[in-house]
Amino acid sequence: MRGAEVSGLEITAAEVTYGITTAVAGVDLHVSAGEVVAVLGPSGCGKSSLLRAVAGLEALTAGSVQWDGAELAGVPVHRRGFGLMFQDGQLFPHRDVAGNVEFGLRMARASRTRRADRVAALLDLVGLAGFGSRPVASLSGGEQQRVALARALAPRPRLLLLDEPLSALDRELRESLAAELRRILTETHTTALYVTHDHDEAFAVADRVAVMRQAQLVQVGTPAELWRAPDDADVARFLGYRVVEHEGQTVALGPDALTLAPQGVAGTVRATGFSRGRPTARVDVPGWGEVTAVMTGDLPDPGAEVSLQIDWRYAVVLCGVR
Ligand SMILES: Nc1ncnc2c1ncn2[C@@H]1O[C@H](COP(=O)(O)OP(=O)(O)OP(=O)(O)O)[C@@H](O)[C@H]1O
Repeated sequence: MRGAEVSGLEITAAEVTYGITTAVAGVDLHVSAGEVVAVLGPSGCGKSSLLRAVAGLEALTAGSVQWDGAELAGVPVHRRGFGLMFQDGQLFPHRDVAGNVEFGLRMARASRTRRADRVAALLDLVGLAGFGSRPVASLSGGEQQRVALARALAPRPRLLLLDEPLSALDRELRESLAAELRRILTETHTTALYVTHDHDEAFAVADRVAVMRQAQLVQVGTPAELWRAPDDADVARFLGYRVVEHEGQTVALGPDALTLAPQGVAGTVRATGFSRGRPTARVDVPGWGEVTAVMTGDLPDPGAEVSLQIDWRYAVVLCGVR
């Protein structure tokens, strides 16, 4: 589908430059109505610049951004009908929680009761029922981001743009809030573009993930597709694989791919410990460096010579290796 029939967001050959820096180059991406797409990439790869260009905060130097087939060049930020949410929720400190959420409502002419009902429904949606009269300064970081989300959703934006919305929170909170964000976006049928450098977060939130590297999108797919077949070693590493050479092939090892076995790749145990609740051993394998193996039986002693086996359910042979 191309041109006027395309619904949702269509980014075509987008380019953003700052002086001699090319932050975004030749990016094509479609986000269908109701879909959540994450742009995942390391710091400095250009993902914020892409998001800001979609928002209208940054001008494209080439290419186009369209919504439902209509070109957005020249349409100012506040006329695009898009919502924005950033790492720091940028709440108004002098307003209480309800006042912050109400600010997002585009129903100035609605009765006070109707507005209050909508604010209450939004607070309920983000798990903050009853928090309306709390000063925002009294909230935890996670609660503040929930308020920011409620405020961003209040005007029912046709597209929600989220730039690292959970990055300021600790890992545990990030994981639970990421899952909740997905629930909220799905429940409200919100179309969203979500920028993050954290692959777990991208996989938890998005229907599809667009991996970005050095200003370009290098692979786009569902979390399962990306995990099953990363295009190259760089993408694999970025998704959390360990990439090694094994029997003439380049192999991406997932976190659960190595186990101790009577036969296999030889290595020396350096240390043992626990990772995500499972016993593990750090094993030094010549040519690979230190890798982590998941243990089932007794923990070996440091210095022990062991063999490792690859569980191919959790490992991938890479083809287009760079
Ligand atoms: N206003 C600006 N002026 C000049 N260069 C900029 C500007 N904003 C971003 N850049 C540069 O553009 C490139 C992409 O930056 P961008 O912030 O889009 O990346 P990012 O992937 O979002 O990184 P981060 O996660 O660290 O914010 C970087 O090299 C950055 O230094």
